[in-house]
Amino acid sequence: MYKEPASFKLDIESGVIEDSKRLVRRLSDMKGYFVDEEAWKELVEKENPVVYEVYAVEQEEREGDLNFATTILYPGKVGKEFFFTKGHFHAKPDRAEVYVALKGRGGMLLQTPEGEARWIPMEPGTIIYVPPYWAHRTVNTGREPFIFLAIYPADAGHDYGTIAKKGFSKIVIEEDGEVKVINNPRWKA
Ligand SMILES: O=C(CO)[C@@H](O)[C@H](O)[C@H](O)COP(=O)(O)O
Ligand SMILES: [Fe+2]
Repeated sequence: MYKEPASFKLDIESGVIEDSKRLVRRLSDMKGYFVDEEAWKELVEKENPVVYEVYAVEQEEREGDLNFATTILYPGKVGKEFFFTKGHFHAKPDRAEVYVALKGRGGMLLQTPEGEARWIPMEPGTIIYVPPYWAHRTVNTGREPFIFLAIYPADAGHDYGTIAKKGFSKIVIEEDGEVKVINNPRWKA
């Protein structure tokens, strides 16, 4: 009736959690996500890099229980746009989440269902509270892997559909050697 308490080993340098479930997202898995589709196609054909890896420890989808996962988001760009995670609402949209940045540099785009966006920079030690109802995507704005831990309700689930179709209302680019958060030219409210 009681679950057995458990501990896990996180390698802070690599972001890998031992005995977890590994998921790999390559650039080819992200068709339609980046603004510059020509640059996306070229890079997919050239090297199809791994954009991010996730190491997750997940329970059955039950209210009250918790999952956690590290993400290793690699440095890179498609055109001017920095590499990012797909981004999602939770399938149960009122489920919140906590992110803890461990290594590298980046940030989080958050967005309401109405398309109002926020950008929060992240560096090692940054803790982000993702409130209920906000979609979230992380972006690597640095030159080394950006690694963070996320803790989320076991019954949160993922709803990728809306973001896959519409994206975020803001994008994060490098221009004149600077990180800029600008309006997404393809955004339709
Ligand atoms: O927010 C969560 C879980 O709710 C993170 O563990 C992400 O799942 C991970 O950073 C990959 O990003 P996505 O591909 O899921 O957007
Ligand atoms: Fe999430």
